[in-house]
Amino acid sequence: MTAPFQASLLDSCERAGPGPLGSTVRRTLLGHGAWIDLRPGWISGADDLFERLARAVPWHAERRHMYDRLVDVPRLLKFYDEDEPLPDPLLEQARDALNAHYARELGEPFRTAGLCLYRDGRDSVAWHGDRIGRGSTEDTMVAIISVGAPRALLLRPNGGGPALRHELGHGDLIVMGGSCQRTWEHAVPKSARATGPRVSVQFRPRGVR
Ligand SMILES: O=C(O)CCC(=O)C(=O)O
Ligand SMILES: [Fe+2]
Repeated sequence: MTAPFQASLLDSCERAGPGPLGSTVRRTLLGHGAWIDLRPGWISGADDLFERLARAVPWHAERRHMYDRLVDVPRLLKFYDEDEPLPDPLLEQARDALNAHYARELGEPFRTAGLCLYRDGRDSVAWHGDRIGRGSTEDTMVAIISVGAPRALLLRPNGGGPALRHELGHGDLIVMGGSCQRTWEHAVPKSARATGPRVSVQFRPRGVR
């Protein structure tokens, strides 16, 4: 029996949706005022959620200017602004649960959801901080749910240094907080190994990208 099949069997015994947060969340201080919270396996029914999102979200490819060329963004995208309904009720539940847990510390709600589909190991996101909006000047939070096959999310201090690596998939939650978007960078590197598809859902406050 393969590991993903076992995971979905286990999943189907529990009610689909976000589990508790509270004391199940593990915080790591990164230095420079940045921190991450990790909550492995937060979403029950994550494999089913992956299938629904992969099928139902109107994914699109983007091209961006790089120096003097237009290049393909190596992943598919869909951004849900604050007034757009999310593509699955489970994502609404997850956002509500994140808001209940983080609102006091964050001082405002998570409002938008950016979705990325990494089709295989060739899809990736380069080193960056989410620095549009308050991410460049103020502390904020970006909460990411990962479903589907795990991919490595790397974090390193701005400008380089040893990277921290977390393999995220199958319903894991990571929250980047404090100064993380302006004093650290994150990336999902390409993988040479055979890798199944992964969807990430990034919840952000208004104006942060
Ligand atoms: O896929 C991820 O977990 C990270 C995506 C990301 O960093 C972004 O879209 O800003
Ligand atoms: Fe990002």
